[in-house]
Amino acid sequence: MLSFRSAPPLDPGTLLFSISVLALLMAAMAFSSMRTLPDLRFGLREWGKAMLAAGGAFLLFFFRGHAPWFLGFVVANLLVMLVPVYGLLAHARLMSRQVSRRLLWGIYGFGVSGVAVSYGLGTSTAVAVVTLSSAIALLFLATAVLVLSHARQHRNGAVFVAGLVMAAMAAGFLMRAVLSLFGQAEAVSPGAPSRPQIGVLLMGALFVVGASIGFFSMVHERQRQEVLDRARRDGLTGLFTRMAFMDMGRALEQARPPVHFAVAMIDLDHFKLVNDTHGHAAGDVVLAHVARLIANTVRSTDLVGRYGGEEFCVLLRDCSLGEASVFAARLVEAARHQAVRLPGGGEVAFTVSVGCAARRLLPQPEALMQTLARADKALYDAKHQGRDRWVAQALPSKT
Ligand SMILES: Nc1nc2c(ncn2[C@@H]2O[C@H](COP(=O)(O)OP(=O)(O)OP(=O)(O)O)[C@@H](O)[C@H]2O)c(=O)[nH]1
Repeated sequence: MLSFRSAPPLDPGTLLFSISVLALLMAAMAFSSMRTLPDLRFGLREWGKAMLAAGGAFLLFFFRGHAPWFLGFVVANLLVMLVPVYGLLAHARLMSRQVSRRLLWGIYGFGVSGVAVSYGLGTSTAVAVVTLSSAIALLFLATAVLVLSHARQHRNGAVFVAGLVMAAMAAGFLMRAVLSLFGQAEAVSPGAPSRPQIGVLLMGALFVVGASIGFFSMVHERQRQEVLDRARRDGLTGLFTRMAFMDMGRALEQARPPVHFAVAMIDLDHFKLVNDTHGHAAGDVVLAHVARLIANTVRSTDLVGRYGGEEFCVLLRDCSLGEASVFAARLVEAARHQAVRLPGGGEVAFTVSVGCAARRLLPQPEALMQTLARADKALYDAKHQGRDRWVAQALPSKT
């Protein structure tokens, strides 16, 4: 039979040393992962710093009593307080949230103020434990809220566990601050094998491993999304590639019950002339500008793609031919009144031609390719009628 009462006691020194090694390994993992996709770090650097600080702090706790008190107390606690600061920064960066650095470092300052007072005045460490623990609890709580909301949004089990670990850490440190107010909290030390002390150290180990696994899992998920998204986007304009546009369009085409949409084909007029007069690089600037103009003219639910060199396609959801015509007219008008500023100085005026068509649902829902072909025919008509205009299929030409 297993008996926890007669089991050998856990040794705080070994735990401190092990947590330190684990944290340093997690830091190494974070820093080395940064090198895989350098422009998609998503807070890995900050998480690496948090783990480095945790590793350093636990190592100094391990040497308490065998190294100067300044190292084991002041430096160790300055490092401990960095852990939740960089932890929160890492999660905020990963989730693209803004955190006030001034507020964060203000909380850091409050946390370590008790350490300075205890060390400077040579008083008991209780005041240090109160300020440190309450500041750490606050930061862990903020991180837990961020992580749990992310876990709920993305239904990720590992992240949910990481959020719970953060929340448990916040609760643990809050309890520690309260206990310390009543003079009941012990300082972390390799020579204090009490149950609360062992509990605190096990929680530390859980934090280092559990929160790191959750964090890495979130980073990998975001990197995967970002890489997938980049593969679907055109490098120059940031719009969907033709293939991605068609894939998403086909998904809509197959929706049941059938959905209504309109498509617009947009082509720059006499674009060859822009390239010939101002150079290919200037032509690229104009293309990127037109892409932005189109993206700003549609609704967020519409799809915009780069169909070919200087040709764009738009899928307007739940849109009639009349509404598509309003969109086309607005775009032609906006282009006519805009000039693109070139990086080397000078401006280029441009116009666009647009052809649009609405999906036919009767006698049976039309395939996307057919609607696009009709919009392309309308674009051809717009070009032949003199450009700088729009044509809606089945409606007379408009200028
Ligand atoms: N700068 C730049 N030019 C491109 C790109 N892709 C295609 N083009 C240019 O777009 C021009 C298209 O020329 P054409 O098909 O003759 O069409 P156009 O001059 O716009 O004339 P219309 O469409 O008939 O009004 C060519 O000069 C291509 O080199 C690109 O990515 N960057």
